[in-house]
Amino acid sequence: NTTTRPPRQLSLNYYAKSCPQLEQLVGSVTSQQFKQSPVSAPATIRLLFHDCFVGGCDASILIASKGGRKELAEKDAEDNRDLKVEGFETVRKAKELVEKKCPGVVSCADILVIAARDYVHLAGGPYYPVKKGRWDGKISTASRVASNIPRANSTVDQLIKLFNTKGLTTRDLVALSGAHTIGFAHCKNFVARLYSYRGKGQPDPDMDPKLLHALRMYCPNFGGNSDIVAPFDATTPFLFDHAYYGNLQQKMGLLASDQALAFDPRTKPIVLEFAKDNHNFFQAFVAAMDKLSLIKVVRGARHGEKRRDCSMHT
Ligand code: HEM
Ligand SMILES: [Ca+2]
Ligand SMILES: [Ca+2]
Repeated sequence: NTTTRPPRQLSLNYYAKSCPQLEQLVGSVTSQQFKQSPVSAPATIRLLFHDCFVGGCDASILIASKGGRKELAEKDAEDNRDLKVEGFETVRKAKELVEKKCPGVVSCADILVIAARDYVHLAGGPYYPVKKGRWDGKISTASRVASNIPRANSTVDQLIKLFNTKGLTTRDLVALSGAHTIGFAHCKNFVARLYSYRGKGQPDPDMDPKLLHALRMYCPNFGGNSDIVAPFDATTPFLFDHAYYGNLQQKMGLLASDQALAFDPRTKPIVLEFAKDNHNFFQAFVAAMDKLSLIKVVRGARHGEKRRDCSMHT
């Protein structure tokens, strides 16, 4: 539980002496990747979320499973299977470049935080400074994942509780869920809403009929292609804006966990506020991302490592 402990100190100028060009180096990779494959943006933002929620922001998500080992690494846990390769590739390429200029000093965890920030901005969202000085974690096990990552059918109550255990408020929860203003989800994550919500043989009444109709064409009830995805934000799927919240008010949320935010009395007023005011959303998102990227950070060689290859412990 991180709520009882203040975040250990990081700083904006941590690499001022050891790697002053760090953010330009990462920036050259993210802008290039964003041009080549814009899906790198949602992929990397989600990757940061899944890293920070499991054991803190320590790049534990990047470790590859080892052949011959019984226990799989985090990235191979069921809840991480759909993390897109573009996120991992972004960090790998950025790290490769950074190692050429400043060998052995920059953590993979810091690179992931910087890259996610770059992509928020490249996709049209706010730009914000990020604190640095994280070390990479020494533990990555699949068994730690399930209890720390929210589900598409989590209730608002469960979401609030989980986010609270990470030191994040209800406002942070609603703001961070706004990351679903870009990116895509596989049918399996919402198909129950289309055909038999809560096993009752009827679609979810909290879904707009037009959206329901469109999504049913993508996602058949049985035997569909499991690779099919639908955009979270049907209006501006590639733009980082507050349209997500307006959609929720019109029953156009994709996951049950998204849509529920528009109905629960604790989250509804915040959804309303962000739907009305893009500026407030951006401000709250930046504040929440700052908190997210400080969850349980590791510092020092006793508890952490600096990996050269982000997918392997040193
Ligand atoms: C609040 C609870 C949350 C739930 C239940 C949730 C669940 C999901 C699910 C099921 C997917 C679809 C994965 C797939 O089918 O490929 C997804 C995608 C995504 N999530 Fe979340 N998420 C939550 C919060 C967050 C947060 C806090 C962030 C980041 C700050 C985030 C960022 C993303 C992004 C950007 C995608 C799109 C990924 C892509 O297109 O590659 N999510 N999420
Ligand atoms: Ca982690
Ligand atoms: Ca959008």
